[in-house]
Amino acid sequence: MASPEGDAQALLAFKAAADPGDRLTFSPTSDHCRWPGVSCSADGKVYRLLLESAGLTGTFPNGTLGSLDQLHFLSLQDNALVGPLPDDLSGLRSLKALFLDRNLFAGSFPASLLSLRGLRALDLSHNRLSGPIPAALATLDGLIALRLEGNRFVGSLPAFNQSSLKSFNVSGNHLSGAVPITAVLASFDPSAFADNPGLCGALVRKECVSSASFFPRGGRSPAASAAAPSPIATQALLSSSASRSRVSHKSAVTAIGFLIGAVALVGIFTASFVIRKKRTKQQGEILALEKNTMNSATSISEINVESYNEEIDSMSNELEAAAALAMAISEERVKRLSMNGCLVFCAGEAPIYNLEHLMRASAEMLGRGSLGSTYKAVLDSRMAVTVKRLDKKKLGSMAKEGFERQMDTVGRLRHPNLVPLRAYFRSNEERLLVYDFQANGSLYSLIHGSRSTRAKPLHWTSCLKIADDVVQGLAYIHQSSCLIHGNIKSSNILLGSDFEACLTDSCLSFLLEPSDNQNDSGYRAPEARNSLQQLTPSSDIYAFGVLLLELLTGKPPLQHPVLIPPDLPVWVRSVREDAACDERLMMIIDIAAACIHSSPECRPTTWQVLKMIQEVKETDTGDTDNDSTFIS
Ligand SMILES: Nc1ncnc2c1ncn2[C@@H]1O[C@H](COP(=O)(O)OP(=O)(O)OP(=O)(O)O)[C@@H](O)[C@H]1O
Repeated sequence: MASPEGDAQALLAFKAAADPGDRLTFSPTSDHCRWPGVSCSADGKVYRLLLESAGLTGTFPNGTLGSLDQLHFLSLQDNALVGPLPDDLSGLRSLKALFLDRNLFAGSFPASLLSLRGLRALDLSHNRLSGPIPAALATLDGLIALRLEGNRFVGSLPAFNQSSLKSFNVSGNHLSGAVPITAVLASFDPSAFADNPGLCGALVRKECVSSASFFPRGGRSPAASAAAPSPIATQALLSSSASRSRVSHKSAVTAIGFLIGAVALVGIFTASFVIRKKRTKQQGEILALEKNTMNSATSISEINVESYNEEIDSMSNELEAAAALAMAISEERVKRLSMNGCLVFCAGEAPIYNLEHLMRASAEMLGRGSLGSTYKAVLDSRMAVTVKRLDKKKLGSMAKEGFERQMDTVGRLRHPNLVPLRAYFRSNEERLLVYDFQANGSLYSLIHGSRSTRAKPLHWTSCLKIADDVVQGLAYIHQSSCLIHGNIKSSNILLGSDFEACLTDSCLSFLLEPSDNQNDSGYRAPEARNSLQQLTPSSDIYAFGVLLLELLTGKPPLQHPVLIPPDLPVWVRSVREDAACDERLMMIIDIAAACIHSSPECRPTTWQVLKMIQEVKETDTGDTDNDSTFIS
């Protein structure tokens, strides 16, 4: 075992290679345990090394940190380190969490990592790593988080099936072939595999095309078998799913629901819809049913999140710290932050937690957006909140100057169809926004689903209910506060506890540089595509019109054809595949057409849209059975 002096030498060797800019103040004459980012155990051995966003621009070669045998946590996240990763990491035998993401590392996956059987969290995302993802990675039992997205990995995806795995992403690589069908991989959203043009199979909703066919014409090709789970694969999936110790009976039932396939699901959905409909016509229930039945994979992952939280509870402090590290904010930084800023609760609400509680919460990344990363954080009190960590590099000058003033205004917004901003934090190095966590997920996942089961658009009455909710929230923003939402899209509409649609990320566009034109999602009004200064209530209405079409067709905006208004109903009805022409459906299409007018002056105002939607709701076609004929 290396001595404490050996650890100091290792740190100095690392600094010599990684820090040509001399940013790290590691002085050989002082105690290495007091060097910035270094934490030691009582015997002077390095226990934790957190050098995130430290301006490191050199390399991470062999003969540096690999000898730190008591190192539990290593984070070099968000630097500009180049070159290959060292291949002597097997010496890090105590390592639990390794975060090397957002650097410029190249070369292949370091094989020496595969011997670290205690590893719980590995994040190599957003580098330039290439070559295959080693199959042995799938044998690292106990791995909780594996993030490899945004690299150049090639070849096939190993059959990950560790029941411990709760956070997983290989998107944005060059992987190819069928995604193996395992219970664990099936529990992740397809976005975890996205942007790998060569990947195919049921889990990514893309049929595998095989050049060589071993089956006669008309029979099922091996590739087709990969795309649709075979009875054997299904059986295996079910039994392995059932064996996942912490997954409840409820989740097994949900998993079975997922596996019986789209056709059966539609049948079940139709039957249960009709039964339910006899009981009540409550739109919230219809939505709940749509979500629970059609979007079963989301339910699985939600249940996994619950079991993850239970697991986290029962784990050692080390693992809780690893989860906190997933929020990429180190303890040292928490201390620094607490000294430099405080958490401000909005709308005069009493503080019920503080920054330290928030930073120590077990965290799970929900996604990365235009302003930064968003996390679900579960506090010690079991309360779940959503924390948006703003990325300094993406913020414009207003984010620096008018931040508090603007956030106070936004934080005062309270409406049943808005996700409330509960608190915000600002210091020189961090800006955080805290919202209520919405456990029923986003409209994006409701519409586009997590599985091939979401093959058809939502029932149009659900579309109407959602549109009504969204426009009510929007009217409140536009009227009472003279603000604009600025980023209406399906991932920014979340489903509340009664499946009411709630707008989130309201009024945050001021945080971006006015010239930011990165948003090419299809929701941005033509006049605002090159300058955020052109965002107005009318550009919100444009985005709302695009959203209406997304709701009605189930197609993401970038797949909407450019059509003149008379052709819109033809397209919508062709996509919906419902031959019947309900007057109210046509009225909704008309509203969408008016909202997406290229000229802002010709679009209806928010109040007009609100009124039109009410009119649709009040229109009585006299066709009482109509709803069930439109079930999708
Ligand atoms: N309060 C919340 N509760 C539950 N999920 C949320 C909450 N806020 C955001 N999400 C989800 O987290 C994910 C990431 O959100 P984020 O806002 O960072 O990115 P985005 O919505 O994709 O893009 P943008 O930054 O442009 O809004 C999205 O899928 C979003 O639906």
